[in-house]
Amino acid sequence: MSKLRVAVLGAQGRIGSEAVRAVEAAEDMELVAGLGRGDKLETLVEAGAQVVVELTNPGAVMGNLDFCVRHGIHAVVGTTGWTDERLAQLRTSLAASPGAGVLIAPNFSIGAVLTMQFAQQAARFFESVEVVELHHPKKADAPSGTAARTAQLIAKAREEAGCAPQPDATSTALEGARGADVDGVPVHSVRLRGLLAHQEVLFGGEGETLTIRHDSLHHSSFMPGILLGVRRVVTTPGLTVGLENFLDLG
Ligand SMILES: NC(=O)C1=CN([C@@H]2O[C@H](COP(=O)(O)OP(=O)(O)OC[C@H]3O[C@@H](n4cnc5c(N)ncnc54)[C@H](OP(=O)(O)O)[C@@H]3O)[C@@H](O)[C@H]2O)C=CC1
Ligand SMILES: O=C(O)C1=N[C@H](C(=O)O)C[C@H](O)C1
Repeated sequence: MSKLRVAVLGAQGRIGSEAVRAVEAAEDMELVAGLGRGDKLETLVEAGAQVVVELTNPGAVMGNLDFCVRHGIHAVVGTTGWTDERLAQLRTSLAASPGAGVLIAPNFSIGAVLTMQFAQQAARFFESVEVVELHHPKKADAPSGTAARTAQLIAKAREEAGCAPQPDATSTALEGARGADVDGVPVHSVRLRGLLAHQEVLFGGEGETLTIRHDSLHHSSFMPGILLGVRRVVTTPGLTVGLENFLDLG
């Protein structure tokens, strides 16, 4: 069987360099290009890349994906910074290139994906919920893509269940003290030397609390998800948001 021809964008970055090693070690894949800032995207076409793993930054990702989709190259995207407007723009370019598939995964680690699933399940049973994400201090964006997605999923589940707004008597606060408001869910961001990527979802009800915590201790936690995404995106045209769609969770 022929190997999947894979390229990595952001190949010298923290997660990109780990992804390069993971693709090189995968028996069913061949790394055909590893590009960094300033490298020409045409290299992807010249190298015959079938799938691009996009791990750059929010300022670069849209241009990179536009190029890939226009050239019929599938993409597995870990880069953060997604908004409804950006997703709509991507759907428009995919509509003009119907064979291409794009997976956007706010988090590639199985534990983080399950955290989001469990949080969605728990959401309707508790009056209060807040998200705390904790990351290394070199992270550019806040809140993390994972925390934003978690809060959105919780908010949707609460809305579908007809939950009342959360109780909160705060009448005066320093700016930022109550976190960022993501669809009505407070999200707090910590940046601390020594950490990698961590998240707690705190639920509160009458006389009880539930905390769901996930810790990524090494970038290797993201690699099985990236490789799964590469294998599945080639047969999944259009836009898929969330690795859970490829995990057969039932
Ligand atoms: N979904 C997930 O599971 C995960 C997602 N991420 C996300 O991945 C992204 C990258 O994170 P991280 O590796 O920590 O960041 P880094 O800054 O370490 O890596 C990003 C790399 O991309 C390069 N780059 C910048 N612009 C371009 C471009 N136009 N084309 C090609 N390469 C470019 C950067 O080069 P230079 O240094 O010169 O700017 C850098 O080497 C972030 O958005 C992060 O949130 C991270 C971990 C897991
Ligand atoms: O920048 C990171 O490191 C990470 N980014 C992603 C995010 O913003 O959610 C995924 C993970 O948290 C690591």
